[in-house]
Amino acid sequence: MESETQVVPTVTEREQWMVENDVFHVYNLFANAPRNVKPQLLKLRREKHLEYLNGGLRYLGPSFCVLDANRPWLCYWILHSLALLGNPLDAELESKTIDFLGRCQDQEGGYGGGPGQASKISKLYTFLLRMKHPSGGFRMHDGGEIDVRACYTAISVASILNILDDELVHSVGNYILSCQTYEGGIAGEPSSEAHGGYTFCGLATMILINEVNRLDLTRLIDWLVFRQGRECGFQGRTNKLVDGCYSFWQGGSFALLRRVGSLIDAQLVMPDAGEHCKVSGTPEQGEILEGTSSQVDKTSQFRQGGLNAACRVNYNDIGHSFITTSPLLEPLFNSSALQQYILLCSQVQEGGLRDKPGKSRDYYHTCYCLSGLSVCQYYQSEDDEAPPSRSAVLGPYSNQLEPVHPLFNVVLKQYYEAHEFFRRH
Ligand SMILES: CC(C)=CCC/C(C)=C/CC/C(C)=C/COP(=O)(O)OP(=O)(O)O
Ligand SMILES: [Zn+2]
Repeated sequence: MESETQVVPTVTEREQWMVENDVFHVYNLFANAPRNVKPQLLKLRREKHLEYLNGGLRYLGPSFCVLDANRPWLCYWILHSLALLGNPLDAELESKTIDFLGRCQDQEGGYGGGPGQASKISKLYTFLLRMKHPSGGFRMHDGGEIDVRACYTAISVASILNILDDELVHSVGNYILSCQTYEGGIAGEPSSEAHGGYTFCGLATMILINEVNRLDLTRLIDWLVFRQGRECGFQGRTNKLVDGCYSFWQGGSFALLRRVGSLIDAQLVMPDAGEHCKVSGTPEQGEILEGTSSQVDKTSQFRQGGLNAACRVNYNDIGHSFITTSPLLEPLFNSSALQQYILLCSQVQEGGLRDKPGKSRDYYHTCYCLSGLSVCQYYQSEDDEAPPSRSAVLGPYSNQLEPVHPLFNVVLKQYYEAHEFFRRH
């Protein structure tokens, strides 16, 4: 049998597959886009968005003690949008928010309180374990639905808090794999339809548990590249309308795929490589994967982990080594066309962003449209912390947003702070 080092394909083989599968169809679709657009329409209405977002926080303010399932989400959507716009939070609001989220924690453990509260983190761990289902999936809450979104929220939260271990990871990969459909995208649960929201969640989860090579990545790409429509935005699923929020759910998946290029190459020449690696062993916590420590070659770190699941892995290092690995894959969607959709169709001139013209602005769409805009601006950068090139930012360069960590959709600077904090606690 051939060794892994003998199966690295040439760029020509990948290019040939991409041409055969019309992966670059989107470039033909928008050959001349953006065109004939008044420059002022491409300006990000930063001040208006800040006004809208701060207004939302003021509205949340008097009700900080009210418990409502959507309020923590509202906190995230608004605070993350402000962070993307580079707007520092004042200290009073920050402590109010921490206090509010602390009150939202269930006695039996649920989502966390303020940082550094170790006992709460151990309760959170117990809660996550309690949400695990024998299928490998997670429930959203006690008695709640089991789906790929719940797997992602559980695994990503555990990863950022440095508490991801074998027990939490056990069988999650099997569950996600059972949700990849014949189209190539990932559904919310087995036998459902592939959807952008769940595809992002499933792909990110598989990366965080070091099992992304088990997905059929070429089929996933094949599905994903056809989701960008003539309107320049993304649709969530086949034959549906485009919507600004998929700028992140689909665009974010492209940002993730950029860093698993060598796994895609490996699947092209050895399609069953993923499953072969999977049966050869399960990674164990606490044992560092060869290639995830800082001494090794940056470009090979993540590739080795994903390719060879038999290697020992420290799950909590994966998010960090992923982002410090150089991207390998050529651009697979038209990021300039997507920026055009976000700025012209999703942006509300009075502030806030929306699904599409005719719909109202809301904080969910503001968060995911801005997150998608950031993904577009940094999509072709080699180094995620460096400012994007002038040509990568559609409209005036002042449209530039902060970069995000695509696995967590958290502004990169804040991700590094959190990673460092929880690594030490
Ligand atoms: C972490 C987290 C919260 C993830 C959520 C992921 C997400 C957005 C899932 C999509 C859910 C879904 C089936 C929407 C379809 O709505 P629709 O039929 O109104 O929209 P469509 O026509 O665009 O499919
Ligand atoms: Zn939407």
